[in-house]
Amino acid sequence: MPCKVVLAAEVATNYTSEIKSEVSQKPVKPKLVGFLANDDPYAEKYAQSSSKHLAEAGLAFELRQVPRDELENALKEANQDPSVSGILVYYPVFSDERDQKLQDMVDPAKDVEGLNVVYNGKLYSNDRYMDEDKTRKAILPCTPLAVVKVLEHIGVYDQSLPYGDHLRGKTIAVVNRSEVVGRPLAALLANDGARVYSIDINDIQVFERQSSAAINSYTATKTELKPEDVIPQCDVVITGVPTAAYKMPTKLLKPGVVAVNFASVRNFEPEVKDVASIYVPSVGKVTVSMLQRNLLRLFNYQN
Ligand SMILES: NC(=O)C1=CN([C@@H]2O[C@H](COP(=O)(O)OP(=O)(O)OC[C@H]3O[C@@H](n4cnc5c(N)ncnc54)[C@H](O)[C@@H]3O)[C@@H](O)[C@H]2O)C=CC1
Ligand SMILES: Nc1nc(=O)c2c([nH]1)NC[C@@H]1CN(c3ccc(C(=O)N[C@@H](CCC(=O)O)C(=O)O)cc3)C=[N+]21
Repeated sequence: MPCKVVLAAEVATNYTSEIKSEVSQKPVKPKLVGFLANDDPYAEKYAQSSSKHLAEAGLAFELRQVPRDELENALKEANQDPSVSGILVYYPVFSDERDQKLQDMVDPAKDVEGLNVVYNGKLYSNDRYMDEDKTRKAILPCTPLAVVKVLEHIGVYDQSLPYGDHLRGKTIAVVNRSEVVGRPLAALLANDGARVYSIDINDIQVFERQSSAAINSYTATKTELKPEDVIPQCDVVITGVPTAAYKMPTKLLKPGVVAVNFASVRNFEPEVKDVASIYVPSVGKVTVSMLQRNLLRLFNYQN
């Protein structure tokens, strides 16, 4: 069976018109401020891409380049500035526990990436709402959410199964366990019923929901298995390794696998198309759509 290549732009168009029409009804333009404090060329690319797409949707964007030691003060100021509707910090900044501190400094009311402890806690415990009456949704991080939207679009989510169980029976690998993408993504997929191998450079953990558990959230367990043991079992393989030299060995992939890459470099070999049923080479454009959606949602809650 030939491999279908699904481009992120195709998935993103599902959201573009909806976002545009909502923005056109706003009396003031919601504004996103992005803080760039690293020299990651892909973060800059993302900033440019967001700037362009936000403008197209009628949203305002301002990029602030600040030295990383001044980021805390810059965030405090933006938290208090009523003209700022949303805040995003490009990660990694320090690549250590200081990044978590930065995530928590962003006012939850303005946190378009949903990375502060309030939203993070909700994600990991599978609680989608901010209030008892379920009128306000918790913000989900843009890239993990983008990957979920891609998987929904290509039919990996089985909508005939009960809500919260759409990935039942699926085995999924997520190669990357960063706090901003890989770990929250693995948690979201496990909370939707999948068995997830969270593969990092140092170890592999299995994220899985205990169906008997009173609280409907996953548990993570370390395994001694290696990528060569687990990848051949996976129906879906999602990669996000930020090094160009890294390649997922095609020979490990199960025939008919769904292969999704969110890294800014290609983690799959060109031969992936000989084995996969569906290949998604990048998700960036969907990430930008989710960013716009989250910004609008926060703007609505603020007003
Ligand atoms: N398309 C999009 O929307 C987005 C793309 N990205 C891209 O995704 C990539 C990852 O971003 P972050 O998670 O923020 O980076 P990060 O540097 O914080 O994390 C990278 C993760 O990959 C793991 N890793 C490194 N080498 C590995 C290997 N050989 N095998 C298994 N795991 C390995 C690391 O241990 C770490 O968990 C980058 O290329 C970034 O530009 C990030 C966010 C959004
Ligand atoms: N807090 C945080 N959140 C992020 O989401 C984040 C980050 N930090 N740090 C940097 C990486 C990188 N990243 C990209 C997102 C979209 C495109 C994108 O839209 N790319 C277009 C191509 C761009 C072009 O045309 O050159 C595409 O995939 O089609 C690229 C890169 C988000 N990141």
